[in-house]
Amino acid sequence: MLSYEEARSRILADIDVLESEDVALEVASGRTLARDLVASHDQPPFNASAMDGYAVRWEDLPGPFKLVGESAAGMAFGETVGRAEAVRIFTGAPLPAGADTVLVQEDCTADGTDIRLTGSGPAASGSHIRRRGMDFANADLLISAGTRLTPRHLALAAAGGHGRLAVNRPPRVALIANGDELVLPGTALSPGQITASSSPMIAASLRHAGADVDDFGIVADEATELKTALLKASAYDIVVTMGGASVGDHDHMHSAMEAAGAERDFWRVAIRPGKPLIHGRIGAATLVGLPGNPVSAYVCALLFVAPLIAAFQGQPPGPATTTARLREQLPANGARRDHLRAVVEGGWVRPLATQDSSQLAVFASANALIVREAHAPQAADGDEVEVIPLDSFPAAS
Ligand SMILES: Nc1nc2c(c(=O)[nH]1)N[C@H]1C(S)=C(S)[C@@H](COP(=O)(O)OP(=O)(O)OC[C@H]3O[C@@H](n4cnc5c(N)ncnc54)[C@H](O)[C@@H]3O)O[C@H]1N2
Ligand code: MOO
Repeated sequence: MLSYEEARSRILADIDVLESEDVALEVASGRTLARDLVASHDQPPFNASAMDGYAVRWEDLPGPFKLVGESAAGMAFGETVGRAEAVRIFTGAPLPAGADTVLVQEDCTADGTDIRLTGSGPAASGSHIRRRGMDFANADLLISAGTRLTPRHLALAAAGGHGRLAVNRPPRVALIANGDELVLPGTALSPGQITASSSPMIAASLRHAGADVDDFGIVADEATELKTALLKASAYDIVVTMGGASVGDHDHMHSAMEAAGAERDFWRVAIRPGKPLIHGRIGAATLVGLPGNPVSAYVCALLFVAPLIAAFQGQPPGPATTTARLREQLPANGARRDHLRAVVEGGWVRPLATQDSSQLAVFASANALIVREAHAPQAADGDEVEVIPLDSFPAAS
């Protein structure tokens, strides 16, 4: 059976970053910048007041001053401030010519046009002024290509003069749930039926990871239906199936994949949960067959599909890991890399008592996976272990 590392490197081999597209800032959060972004002007674009108060010449301090006009944000004072003159100024307003210092209004007393400094006054020439270009200068590199954009990057790009950004196209994922026993969430169950609970979880997870997901819904365990769905899905960048990955008599996934012309690269990885994982190609698409058990499907999506989506975007693959200290001892591990549902709190991690890969209540109460490498020796209470925080899906943000 393939090791975790070998499976990952085979899934991530030869993945090219997708072509770029231009999008409006409003929809660019979470996307990956395709090209370096440079500023198209200085920021701030002019010397501006950082406070509400009075613009004066430092050399005229301590005053008194004569009020000669006003500079408000968006409406500058058009003349030059002369000897012992003051201009009423507001936060963000352009500093008038001649002035070099702002007095904070709480430090001043105004009587008509007579302005007097009654408080402690500015510490130095230039006080309370945001210099032109203080944030960044024209032509400065604002954001490097390959950055996964956060809402803060959007503000920076906007301030730098950009309304649209070149980002890498997200991979399109076709998601197929397979099984005769499955019904859509919200449907009353007939005998023998089970809700396709993995669908909303995997679709949301892959969207968080940056993909554009089309949920094909449930496809019955029937050769022609499955083949037709797979052929339609092969026009996507990634095809993700759920269920039928194992060896049951009613698992038609493997034969349907073959009938649809898929080439299987590997089947089964030495991990727990998620052993029956399938990887291959169908048409130009990367094909990943997730196991049916929901926790197994999630763990495989986290370890293999989210990294694949990251690679299509030019992002580091993840998942991000950290360490925590064990609250209890763990036995030596067998030949499969294990991922134990666990709760991390204050730097300590406690594996949950139940590790069955079908149990969603216990899974939802976990916030981390403890990673146990294949053949890891027994771990003692207090030992440091590798942990994948679950809510870090996607890894690279
Ligand atoms: N003889 C063996 N039996 C099994 C093996 C094995 O190696 N030999 N592997 C076990 C492991 S490990 C897993 S994981 C499961 C995975 O099997 P399949 O991928 O074939 O999944 P199914 O049989 O279709 O379903 C398993 C289980 O999960 C439920 N399911 C399926 N799809 C969904 C969905 N979209 N949402 C929620 N639940 C789903 C399904 O009803 C079954 O209960 O096989 C073991 N067996
Ligand atoms: O690997 Mo299965 O995915 O153990 O439940």
